[in-house]
Amino acid sequence: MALLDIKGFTFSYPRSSRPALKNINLSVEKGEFIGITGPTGAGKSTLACCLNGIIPHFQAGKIQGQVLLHGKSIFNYSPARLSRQVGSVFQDPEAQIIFEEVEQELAFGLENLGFPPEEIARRISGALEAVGIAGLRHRPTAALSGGEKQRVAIAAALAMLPEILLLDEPASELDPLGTESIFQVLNRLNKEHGITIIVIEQKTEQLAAYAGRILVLDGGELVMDGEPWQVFSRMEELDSIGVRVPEITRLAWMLGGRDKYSLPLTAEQGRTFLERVLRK
Ligand SMILES: Nc1ncnc2c1ncn2[C@@H]1O[C@H](COP(=O)(O)OP(=O)(O)OP(=O)(O)O)[C@@H](O)[C@H]1O
Repeated sequence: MALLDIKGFTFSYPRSSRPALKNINLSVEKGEFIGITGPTGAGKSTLACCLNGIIPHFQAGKIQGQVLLHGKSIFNYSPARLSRQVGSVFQDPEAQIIFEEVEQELAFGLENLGFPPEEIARRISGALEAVGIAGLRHRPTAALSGGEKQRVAIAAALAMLPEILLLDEPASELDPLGTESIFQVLNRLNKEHGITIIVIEQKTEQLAAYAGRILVLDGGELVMDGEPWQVFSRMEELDSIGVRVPEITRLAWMLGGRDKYSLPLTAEQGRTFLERVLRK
């Protein structure tokens, strides 16, 4: 059984004449690293809200089809139960952090769920270490950089030991170095801790480098679903819907790179590709 199964799912916001998501069919296996991209208004955040229970628990609308987690409708999970299975991280780290100290920020959700103090302390240590910020445990949150705040937000979600980490443009407020470091954290959580990652991102360089599978939404429909090289080799379609193709991939395509083995997705792969082309 798939970890997540979305079957014929259509969602319309109240008073909206057209659905924000149309007939989405999608299976997610445990341990996948999935990137979701698409132009503005494509339905990416709406899909995220369907996976973490914001829809329908906090946002009403017209729903058809099903979202199943371990074969059970996500709408039958309580918000508290769901928050333990699907950890969410949003765009703006400022809006997610409410406490004065990093440790308090991580403790809050765990205290609410009634965990004993030793378990809370253990989980906080584990989560901070996993995202590489053990040294920030007693820092005031106001003194952190944007990238550090976003790592705190990821650690807070992680402290609940979720199976799925769902991130909605976690790097949109970050500079290139901050963006790269967040994706390295996600990569480690996926590879070393087996956490299923679903990340919405417009910065396709990072998706190309780290995701194992990319979904493209357009106008509420799932229009592409494949490995990064498969998706990014559909360059003309991506251009027409307004999804950026990584520059190195575009250049290599123009020079004849066409398949899984020849189409580079990262700068390093690009260097190898160009060396080979120049040698010829
Ligand atoms: N609360 C809401 N009420 C009514 N319509 C909404 C609401 N939120 C989003 N929409 C509409 O649903 C559609 C999908 O929006 P959504 O925010 O999911 O897209 P997105 O792909 O995440 O866009 P962006 O990249 O700009 O965040 C859009 O047409 C949007 O205007």
